[in-house]
Parts: sequence; C-alpha cells; structure tokens
Amino acid sequence: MPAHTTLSRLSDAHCADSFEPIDEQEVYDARKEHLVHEMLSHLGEDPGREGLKRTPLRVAKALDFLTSGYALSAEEIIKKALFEEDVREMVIVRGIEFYSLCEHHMLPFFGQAHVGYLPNGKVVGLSKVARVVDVFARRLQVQERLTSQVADALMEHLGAHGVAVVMEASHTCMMMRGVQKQNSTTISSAMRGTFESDARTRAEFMSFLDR
Ligand SMILES: Nc1nc2c(ncn2[C@@H]2O[C@H](COP(=O)(O)OP(=O)(O)OP(=O)(O)O)[C@@H](O)[C@H]2O)c(=O)[nH]1
Ligand SMILES: [Zn+2]
Repeated sequence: MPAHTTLSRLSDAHCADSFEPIDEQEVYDARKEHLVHEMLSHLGEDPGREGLKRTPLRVAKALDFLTSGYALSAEEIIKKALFEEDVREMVIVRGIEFYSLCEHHMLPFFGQAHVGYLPNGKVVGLSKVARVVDVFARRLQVQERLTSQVADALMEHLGAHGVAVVMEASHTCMMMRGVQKQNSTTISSAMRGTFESDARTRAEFMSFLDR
C-alpha cells in the first residue's frame, strides 16, 4: 500500500489538467489520483464537481485493494497453517466466492471457486484455501490462468497427492459491453497430481460439486 504522499509529488505526474486535492491530508497516492482525475476529464466529466471531488482518491484506494494480491505470497499463507494429520481422504472447500479483474478490459469477473485436495500427511487451515484464491483473484487476470495458479500454488506448498480447482464466473466485460450476454458463465478447471492421472478421483471430486 502506498503511504500518504505529499503535494510535492503532484508535480511528478506530468499532467496537463490541474489537480487540486480537496485536502492535502487526504492525498493517498498522488500519481494514481492524478491519472484518474485526467481520465475523468477525458470522459467529458467535470472532476471538480461535488460528487467527483474525492473520486480519484476513492478509485486509487479501490484499485490498490483489487490488485492487492500482487503483494501477497501463497506460500507464506499456506506455511502458517499446515498441520500434520494422517488423513488420506479428499478434502473439498466449495463455493468460495471471488472477485477479479479481467486483464483485457479491467472489468470485474466474479463467481465461485471449488477446491479439492488429497492430503499427504498434512492438512491446511481451511480459511487458507480461500485466502489463496484471493491472492490470485486480486490481480489482473484471465480466468484460466487464475484457476491454474491456485492449483499450482496449493500443489506446490501443500505437498498434496493432488489438487483440483474448478471456477465458475460471470464476466462483466461480456455482460455490460461487447457481446452483451447476461446469462453465460464460464467454467474452468485445473487438475494436478492424482486428480489429473486418475479418472475416478476426478469423478469423485466432481460428484461432490453436484450436491
Ligand atoms: N479466455 C478468456 N478470455 C477472456 C477472459 N476475460 C475476457 N476475455 C475475452 O478476451 C477477449 C478479448 O478479445 P478482443 O477482440 O481483443 O477484445 P474486444 O474487441 O473487446 O472483444 P469483445 O468483447 O468481443 O468486444 C474477449 O473475447 C473477452 O471475452 C478470460 O478470463 N479468459
Ligand atoms: Zn474483459
């Protein structure tokens, strides 16, 4: 997260429009705010009108949150909550909601992730599975890469026999613009280890998702 910055940094932004933050104390990330201010102008808006005055600041904060996954490490998250347990059966965390941004339009796509793994002497704290989904969702993404990254991170750091990830999402870039299809959803999957090599394991995982 960028620290609060001083007004002097505003001069670095090389922007033709004048950007006057309402309150120096409120400057959060001068460069980002400046860019949003300029974009508002280019959209034909008046960035100085009451409702938009704090919008550059709000957008800068929102974008930082929505891309906060870049600064997080799945390994760190998983390592903190790995427990030795002699469990051999499949563990599934399903219906993990996620929000991401498509890298083509920077518009949201959102839906649910279903994650399964086959423990190999260790189990992970369940909340960490959902946190790992967020680590990769809070970035600019395509759904297929997001799905693979979650599977690869869990496979690598859990030391599991196998990992399965299925994600189902609605893409607002297909809904609000472009082809404008409101009801299509996209399903992507990534199978690793036993889930990839053994059809019965894969089928068992899928059967739990149907319930
Ligand atoms: N495979 C994949 N495609 C995505 C994802 N998010 C958005 N897209 C697609 O990326 C494609 C970009 O295609 P382009 O032709 O370059 O962009 P565009 O002109 O805006 O395309 P339209 O959306 O068809 O108007 C579109 O088909 C989007 O639907 C994703 O997560 N995975
Ligand atoms: Zn898109």
